[in-house]
Amino acid sequence: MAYNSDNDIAGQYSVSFPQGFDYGPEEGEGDPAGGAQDQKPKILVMGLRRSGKTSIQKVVFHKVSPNETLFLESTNKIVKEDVTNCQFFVYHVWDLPAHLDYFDSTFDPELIFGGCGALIFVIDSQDDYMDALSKLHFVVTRVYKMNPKIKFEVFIHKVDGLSDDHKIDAQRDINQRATEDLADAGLDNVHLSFYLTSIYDHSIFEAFSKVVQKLIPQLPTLENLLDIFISNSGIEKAFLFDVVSKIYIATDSSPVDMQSYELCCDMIDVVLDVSSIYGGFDSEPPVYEPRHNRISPLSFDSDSDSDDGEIIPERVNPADSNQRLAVIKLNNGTVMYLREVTKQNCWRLSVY
Ligand SMILES: Nc1nc2c(ncn2[C@@H]2O[C@H](COP(=O)(O)OP(=O)(O)OP(=O)(O)O)[C@@H](O)[C@H]2O)c(=O)[nH]1
Repeated sequence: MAYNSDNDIAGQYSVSFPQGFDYGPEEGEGDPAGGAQDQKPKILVMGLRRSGKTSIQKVVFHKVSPNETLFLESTNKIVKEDVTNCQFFVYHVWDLPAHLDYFDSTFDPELIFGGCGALIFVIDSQDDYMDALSKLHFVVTRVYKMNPKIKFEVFIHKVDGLSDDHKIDAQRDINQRATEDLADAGLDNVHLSFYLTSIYDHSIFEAFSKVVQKLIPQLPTLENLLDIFISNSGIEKAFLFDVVSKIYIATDSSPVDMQSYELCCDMIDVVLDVSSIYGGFDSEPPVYEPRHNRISPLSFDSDSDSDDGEIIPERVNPADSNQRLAVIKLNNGTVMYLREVTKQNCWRLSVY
């Protein structure tokens, strides 16, 4: 699907951030506490220069292809994203450039870190990560004092350049050093979560999904509902997706295997692409082909060459144009069923 950033659902704008300056148009107007009063969860993305912070957001929220990030310019200002794709969960993502000292007196760290739900720290695994570990320690020790409830998420990033053994070694080493440094500072109780990520595969979407899920208070209820759904329908696995970002908001309680998740992401891409050609998903009002006009057969390339199948976008009930769905049948017998559950791009994807 062509994705025009001008029409982007995730609004984006830059903010310069010294204390007393404008902290952003929609937050803090007439309110000295500013964003601290905003109820929407906030995710901060930090890390050293060139670690990949901006690329992650471009790929996840703006459908930029990984290769297009190769020549991204350095970010000089705090960049805020409002992620409003899915009405189940609306949140902010802030890209914090590495060269600014947010604990300096020109900033108000309480405003930046105080009401924040999660802090993602990006470490370039292809580089010497000792400086990154020192910075991580510096940030965690200070932010934890201000906001002990914040979740610390460490993305060991750019792992596409590492062999499988090297990935495991890097993760173990970074985990051990970071945890020991915190223990030495008397912060054994601070929990860091680690993810191996790359913008060149689905790992970045999977990791972002896990971070987002931790901030959704209704997660246990959603999981429960999906459990009930699969146990009553014979479906193997169900995800609740924000189809714009391919972040899954929830899934049933059975373990997620990466292959199913990747297949679901591929299906979303195919359905959005087909919809943008034949109309439906992006157009207002939605116009899906009724079943007898099904677009079929279309070749669907999944992991295996033998998995050609057909895609059937249709209305669930022609009287209700809001309930859109698509079905893809793979030749190995797997059926994938994508169905919209809210008007705003939240879809349930089931594999059976
Ligand atoms: N191999 C590989 N390269 C990546 C990955 N993610 C980002 N990059 C590359 O890393 C370089 C820096 O990416 P940026 O997103 O600009 O990094 P940044 O942390 O925002 O950099 P600053 O704005 O300077 O702080 C770019 O050339 C990206 O293409 C990844 O997963 N794998």
